[in-house]
Amino acid sequence: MSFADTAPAPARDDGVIAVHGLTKTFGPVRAVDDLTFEVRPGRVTGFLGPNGAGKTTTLRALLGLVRPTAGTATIGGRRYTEIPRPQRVVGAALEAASFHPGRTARDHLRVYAPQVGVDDARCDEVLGLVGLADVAGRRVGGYSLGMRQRLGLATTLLGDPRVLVLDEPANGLDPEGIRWLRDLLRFLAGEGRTVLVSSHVLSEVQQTVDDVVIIARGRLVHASSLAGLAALERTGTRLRSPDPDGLDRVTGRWGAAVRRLAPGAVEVDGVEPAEAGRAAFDAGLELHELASLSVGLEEIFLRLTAPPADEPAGVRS
Ligand SMILES: Nc1ncnc2c1ncn2[C@@H]1O[C@H](COP(=O)(O)OP(=O)(O)OP(=O)(O)O)[C@@H](O)[C@H]1O
Repeated sequence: MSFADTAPAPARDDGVIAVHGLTKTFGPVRAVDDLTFEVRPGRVTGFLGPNGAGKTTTLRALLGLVRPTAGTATIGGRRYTEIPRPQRVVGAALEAASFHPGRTARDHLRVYAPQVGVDDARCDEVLGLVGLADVAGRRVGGYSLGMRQRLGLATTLLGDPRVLVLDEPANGLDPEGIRWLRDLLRFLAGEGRTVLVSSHVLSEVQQTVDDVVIIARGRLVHASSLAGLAALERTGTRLRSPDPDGLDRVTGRWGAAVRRLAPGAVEVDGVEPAEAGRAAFDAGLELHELASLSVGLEEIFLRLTAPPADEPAGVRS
């Protein structure tokens, strides 16, 4: 037997989140079903799925808050509960944090600081990082939702963690707040941190994420770079004409991109309806149908996560 066979698995400190065969049932409900994926450092990863897909349950399992029925969820090769001083490794915000309304933002952080093992100077540092330095002395009770989200993030950043796990952080933010969040998350990933952000709306995180992990009904339906998901996008047009020969002449220019459905009916890949309509118009061709077959990113997301045709939306066991 070689040394490699007998050596214990090295404790990795690479900030990789690894979910392997994760399953969690609540009575008859399979909230997470044999889920496997990895999240890499230095990138922002969107953890996406419709309401009830199992995102929060997965994140709770990752943070040691629920016990998996089967499988593992680890950070740097270790379960959360096995990580010494986990707040120095993982910053997590699972639901909208509640703050004592009478406390200032600075005091809120100073209450947490000893638990995390950082000093007051670090509190001011993270308040600056999230843009709250000027209002750090104001009572949180008077904060807007966006300011509370920033304070929530400041709390997760307190221990300078190399892994960030944020559940729906864009919830309740206005467009300016979303832009701010995007810049901050990209900055943090740029420093080499692992950033996992859940959302049930692709468009909310589309401009933020490098990678996507998409789940539905507790199962993985897609994992790739954002570019990999975008590669599934397509444009196309269906044309129908009472003049099949004329239609063939007009669409012949698009060669192999043309699929003939029937005499006088074709679909053309990679050509927008405007271009196809213009070509028909220029040729004096009568059209009875000019329909878009284009599928955008949001539509792809909806198709990937749609319930099977025989299952009404929202019903699952
Ligand atoms: N503690 C629990 N007891 C019973 N069922 C639960 C529990 N937690 C989650 N579930 C169920 O598990 C499924 C997945 O829920 P989960 O909250 O993980 O989904 P989600 O993707 O985070 O949804 P949302 O975007 O709405 O937060 C749902 O059907 C939910 O009702």
